Amino acid sequence: MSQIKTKEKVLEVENLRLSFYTRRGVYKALRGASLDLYSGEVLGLAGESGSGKSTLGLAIMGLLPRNASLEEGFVILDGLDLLKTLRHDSNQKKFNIKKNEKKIKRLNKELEKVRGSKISMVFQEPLTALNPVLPVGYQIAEAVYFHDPERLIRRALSRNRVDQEKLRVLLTILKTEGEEKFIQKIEEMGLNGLDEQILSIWRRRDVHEARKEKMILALANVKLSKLDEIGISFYLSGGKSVPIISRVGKNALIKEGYRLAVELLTFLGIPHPEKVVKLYPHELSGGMRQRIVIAIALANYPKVVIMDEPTSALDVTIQAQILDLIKDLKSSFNTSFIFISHDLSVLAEVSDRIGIMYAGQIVEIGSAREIFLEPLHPYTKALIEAIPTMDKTSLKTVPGSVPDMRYPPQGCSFSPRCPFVMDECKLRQPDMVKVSETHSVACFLARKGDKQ
Ligand SMILES: Nc1ncnc2c1ncn2[C@@H]1O[C@H](COP(=O)(O)OP(=O)(O)OP(=O)(O)O)[C@@H](O)[C@H]1O
Repeated sequence: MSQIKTKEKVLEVENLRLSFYTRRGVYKALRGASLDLYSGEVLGLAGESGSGKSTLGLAIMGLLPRNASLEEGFVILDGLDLLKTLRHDSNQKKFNIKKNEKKIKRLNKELEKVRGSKISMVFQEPLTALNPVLPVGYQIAEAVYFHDPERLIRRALSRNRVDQEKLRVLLTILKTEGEEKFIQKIEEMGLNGLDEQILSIWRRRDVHEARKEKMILALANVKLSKLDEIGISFYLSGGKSVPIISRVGKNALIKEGYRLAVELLTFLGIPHPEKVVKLYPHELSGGMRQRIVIAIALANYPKVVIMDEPTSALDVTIQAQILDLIKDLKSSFNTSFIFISHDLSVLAEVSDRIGIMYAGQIVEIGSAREIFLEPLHPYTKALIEAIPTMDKTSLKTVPGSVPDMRYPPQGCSFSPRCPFVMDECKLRQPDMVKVSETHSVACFLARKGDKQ
């Protein structure tokens, strides 16, 4: 929570309007969805099935099918206008699937280097996200090789250059002066790339300090083979275009990527990571696979990770472990998460803030505390009442059903189901009203500064 206070905005989603064109009609899946995401926070997104949560996540990533048309709005990630290519050209009146397909292809090309490095996504079913014919360690290594081969080179060369004496100096600084001074010293010594390797051991909670020191000192013994050294030096001297040389270079870097994968899996609490990296997806359990997908998503330290129902396919104990892991991750990596779930009780576990989606819009957003203890939108209240608890004798549901998104209701989209509906609600849509510094709601019953 402390990170929210610094309020560095990493992602801005403004008024996204997106429709799917189908033979059966035009589904207006996003109807002006907006949100901000701050560094190091988890923003939960809740809402019934069909409210547009996944579409919003996918639209932020620019992962859209050819029948999806972005009509308005933008997504700014770390200063980059991600969907610029897709924005409607005002001369084009009718949706044209061929032209749209071309735009989406162009967008995919543009975002190739952004996805997986600055922003990544974790889906419900990890098997579909993993390649069945490659060991999982290779898949993590390749994610880093694709986006940041220089990082792998730095790691490998720094270990080649360091000896035990230098490692002892670094260890002393780490122990007596802390991580910041340690990183400064690494830079002074020209050993960049060694910092993450040492810190990944130093931050482990499962081993005793004396053993950690031994492991750190042992880094000096892990040198590159002559062949790998040649491969990397050719790679550095621009031999990438010569196939045989680039192959030797890539092999050396993928080997380094495997070391990084072991570090990541250790951090993610996977036992025997050295063995696991060599396994294929089908050899792992669902919970393990999901951790591998999370490792791939985090491997390049992205600014934002979107998780779409990441625990829904897992049983409750594994689900609890993954939720604990996410809580740990946001403080260890300075990453922000959007966590999508239809299950508010899951969101209560991990979220700093929660946004409630209904019919393609965010209708209420606030701190987790505000959403659960002081909900204002009748829809939010109904969702909270519908959470099953031990003392409830019968299961409550939100009365009525989500609107057909081809014909969303006029005025407030929740008005046909709302117990407090007024004439005004049927005529126009309520604007988002800020009721406190962190809490906003789109309902005519709420007035600006209500809670201040
Ligand atoms: N490729 C598509 N083509 C046509 N309509 C689509 C497509 N994808 C989503 N939709 C429609 O967009 C609306 C929002 O769907 P979306 O999957 O984003 O909702 P959701 O809140 O994530 O639901 P769930 O929890 O079931 O995944 C729905 O009306 C859905 O039918």
